Parts: sequence; structure tokens; C-alpha cells
Amino acid sequence: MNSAMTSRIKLSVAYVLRAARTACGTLPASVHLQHNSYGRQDCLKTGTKHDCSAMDKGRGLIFRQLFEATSSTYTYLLGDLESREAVLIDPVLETVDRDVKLTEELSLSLKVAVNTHCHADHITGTGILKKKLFGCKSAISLHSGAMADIQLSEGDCITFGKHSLVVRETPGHTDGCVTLVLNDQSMAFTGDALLIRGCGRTDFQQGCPQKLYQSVHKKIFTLPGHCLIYPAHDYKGQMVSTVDEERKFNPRLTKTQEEFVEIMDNLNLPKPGKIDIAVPANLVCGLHEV
Ligand SMILES: N[C@@H](CCC(=O)N[C@@H](CSS)C(=O)NCC(=O)O)C(=O)O
Repeated sequence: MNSAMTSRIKLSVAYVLRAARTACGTLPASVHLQHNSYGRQDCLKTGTKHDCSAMDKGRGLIFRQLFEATSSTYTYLLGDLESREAVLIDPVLETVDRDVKLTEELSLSLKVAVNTHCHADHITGTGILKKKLFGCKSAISLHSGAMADIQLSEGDCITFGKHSLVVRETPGHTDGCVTLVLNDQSMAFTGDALLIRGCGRTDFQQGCPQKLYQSVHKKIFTLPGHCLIYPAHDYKGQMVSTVDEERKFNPRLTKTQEEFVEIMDNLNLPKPGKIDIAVPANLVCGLHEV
């Protein structure tokens, strides 16, 4: 592994050394690894300063839910009030300029742009964000097969200031799907694994209903009931749910696994219109030249 493919990693009592793969042509992240109650955490220490959050001043978290209407995709901006370090989840190519503007308006320093998986319905904004925002690194699951500066796996965490997002692998919609859980377990960004009163389809890209059922029950429904669920998409205008609500009311995931498989095998949804361009593009951060 050469220097452009290696991350510098620090080790101490709570910090363990580990190589992080890099790709897409920028400098590697400084990766700090640590443990907490949720098993191993490989923390990506992401650093600046200014103003406050409309959402959650009390705990020093800046949070914005953003929407891209063509693909009905939610992009999430999370920032640390004090350090101004920030993370962007699931940016879309067409709305990168909006995201850059907001990041700058809020005086945030975007450290990581992370995809919850290799999307099939839209082209990710991570590649272009890396070009527009110096120091921003891309991240995606190791199991996605996609290039990124940081390849994530179970228990890794992406740290921004005093907050972090902990990776829970939730395959089933794709092999590389992850759910990103805020370190206090108050919010979970479920990508396409769990949608509000729904879930990601399992009929293409390594889709597997049995895996998805197990992922949701073992990795998402085991979170605290009050934990807020923020999905990658919603097609009906819903914005947020909770673990408790989805455990009780999700029409697919409240069923037995057998019934769930039957439902998923008979959805008969049309393929996403952009699948043939989105998947190959997303395997290279959305930019063929990166
Ligand atoms: N019509 C859209 C694609 C809609 C779609 O298939 N959504 C996916 C997530 S994006 S791959 C999905 O899993 N939907 C689950 C469901 O139950 O709707 C397009 O053409 O892009």
C-alpha cells in the first residue's frame, strides 16, 4: 500500500492502529480508532469555528435535512457547533452547489462526504464535492466495491468535533449498505435499508430480502425506541420516523421473515430510470476521471 493509498493512524490506550484504504486521488484521512460500548469504533477524526444550529444547540450539533426532488433523496448535513467540523451523508450530484453554499454559509469545514451505499437511482455528489471543498474525503462501505478515500466497515466511526457516526453494516438492499448511528444513538441514517414505513427493494445489485430482514431487525430495531430514523429516500413527503414507530407500524418489517420475503419478491417495481448510468458512476465517486 503506497502513501496515497494509506491513512495515518494513531494508537493509544483507547486508540488502535489500522490501515485505511484510500482512492479517488486525494490525501488520506487521519484515522483515529477507539472503542465504546457499541464494540469497536474506528474513528475518523475530522477540524474550525463559528455560529449555531437551528436544531440542537443544547448538545452542540448542527443538523440539516436536505432534499433532492428528482430522485426523492435526502442529504444530511451534520456539524459540530464548536469545532465546525462537518459530515455530509448521501449528497446528490445535482445539488452539490446547494450543499457547498450551505456548508460555507454555516462556516462548516466538510471533512467527510459519505454514501450509505452505491446508489442506483442517482449519481453521488461525493467526487465533485472533493474537488470543490479542499480537504473533504469520500467514504463508503468496503463491501460496496466502490472507490472512496475511506472504506468503512462495522464499528468504524466518522468523527466530527465531539460527535461521531458509528457504522452498522445493514446489507440486503445492496451488500455495501450501512446505517450511520450518531454516537448518542439519538439518530440513525438508514440509507435504503429502512425507509419510513418501507424499506429498500431487493431485486437488483446483490439485493437479498433475507439479509435485509436480518439487518433491520438486528442492527436497526435494536437501537433505542426514541432513536430518530432518517432514510435516504421518501416518496410520500415523510421526513423522519423513530425506531419505535417502525418496529410497530412498518408494513413490511413487522411481518415474519417468510412473509417479508414474499412481499419483497412480489413488489414488481420498475427499475430506477438512471440505474445504467448511476451504478457505474457511483463505483468511481460519481466522477469517471477521479
Ligand atoms: N422511481 C425511482 C426509483 C424508485 C426506487 O426504486 N427506489 C428504491 C430506492 S433507490 S434504488 C427503493 O428501494 N424503493 C423501495 C420502494 O418500496 O419503493 C427512479 O426511477 O429513480
